[in-house]
Amino acid sequence: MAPKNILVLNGPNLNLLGTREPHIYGSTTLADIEQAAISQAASSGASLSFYQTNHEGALIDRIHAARQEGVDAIVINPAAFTHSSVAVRDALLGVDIPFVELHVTNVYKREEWRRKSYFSDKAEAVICGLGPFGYKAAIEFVLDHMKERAKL
Ligand SMILES: O=C(O)[C@]1(O)C[C@H](CCCOc2ccccc2)[C@@H](O)[C@H](O)C1
Repeated sequence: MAPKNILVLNGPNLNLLGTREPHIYGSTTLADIEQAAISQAASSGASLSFYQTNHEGALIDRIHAARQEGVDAIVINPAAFTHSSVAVRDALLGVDIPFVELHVTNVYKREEWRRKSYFSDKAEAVICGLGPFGYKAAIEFVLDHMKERAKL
């Protein structure tokens, strides 16, 4: 059965998407991305929640809550926590919900230190460099991939 409940999480400073540094992060806002994602999921009969925070503990608490809510899959752009947060990694592993790691930029085309992720080795998939389309691709992957897994 395709997942019915998808949670999209965004880490620190992603609330600035589309408003600052457009030459790096593009001109699409997080609100634009959210609206498109909700419509995309709904067209497949899935529900989608969207959450952004600049606070590590709040992100961890939101991940914990996903377990109680019956979230089937998580799409997460951990932002700078990608490169630093064992705590957010542990929260994802602790709730045991499959997740896709997503970055709008190609982190391998940037500073060396951005190549280290605390999440990639546990992610179902890692998407980077597709800009806002990465969110569409991640949700499509989740919908298709989980449907296939349900058949196993
Ligand atoms: O490419 C991505 O999505 C990143 O997760 C974005 C993070 C930065 C999020 C901050 O986003 C901003 C957007 C507009 C203006 C300023 C920051 C960065 O630390 C990661 O290495 C890659």
